[in-house]
Amino acid sequence: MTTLQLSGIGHAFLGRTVLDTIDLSVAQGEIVALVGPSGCGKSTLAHIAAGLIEARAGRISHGYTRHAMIFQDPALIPWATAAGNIDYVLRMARVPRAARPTRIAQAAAQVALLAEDLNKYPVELSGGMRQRVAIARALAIRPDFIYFDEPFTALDVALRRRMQDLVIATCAGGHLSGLFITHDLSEAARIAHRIAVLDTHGRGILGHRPLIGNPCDRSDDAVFDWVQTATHTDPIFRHIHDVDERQVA
Ligand SMILES: Nc1ncnc2c1ncn2[C@@H]1O[C@H](COP(=O)(O)OP(=O)(O)OP(=O)(O)O)[C@@H](O)[C@H]1O
Repeated sequence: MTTLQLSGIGHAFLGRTVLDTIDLSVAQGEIVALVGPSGCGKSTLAHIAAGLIEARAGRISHGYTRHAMIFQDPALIPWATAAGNIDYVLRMARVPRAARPTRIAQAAAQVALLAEDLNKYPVELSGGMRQRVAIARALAIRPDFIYFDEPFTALDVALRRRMQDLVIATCAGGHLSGLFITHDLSEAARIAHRIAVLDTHGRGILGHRPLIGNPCDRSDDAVFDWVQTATHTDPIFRHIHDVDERQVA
């Protein structure tokens, strides 16, 4: 069953076309990684799908009931504690006051945040802790779909891996679906069931590549081998690093 369907999506900023006739779907329980070089329109597509930007063309249909977004920047409210940040989204979601402490504690436990961390303000937390709070905030509203927009790009390698493990464990139950934006093929191959590759100039999806098995059962060796084979032999991945603005800069 499809839970997100994007059909013929087109968009332009200031008269410049950034996405053209993009078709993409996500099935129930599926995590799709969307990869492509920097600037090809991945975030714009996710923002359109999530309703943050109105597309100039195309149709979007959602089968999910509630979505959350996790961005590269945790964007926590600086004057609220970690618990206060989670509480804020619960209030927005009209969760009754009496139910909120339990919901906060459950979400915190999912991302291994301690009670003492919950009482800290964002400035008192490390980058990884702040991102944990952002993930807890997303999980607290019990979404059945999550948009991940390069959530771990700013983190160091070890922390990034821990956060990926967290996402893999959270999604393992099969109740969550998601679109995971990344320009890191190894991250995509660890987390996703399927990888979709966006064209360099946002002119269509170049192709889809399924990954074998569930992310939670995938070994590091399997991920490494898959990435090596994909980058050396699969032409749709060839352009990913060719035109990466970050490498040119
Ligand atoms: N608000 C905006 N106004 C004007 N141009 C924009 C805006 N947002 C994005 N763009 C442009 O649209 C294009 C696609 O941007 P987008 O952020 O979607 O790409 P991306 O593939 O997610 O890149 P990255 O991997 O670097 O995050 C880029 O050329 C970007 O400069």
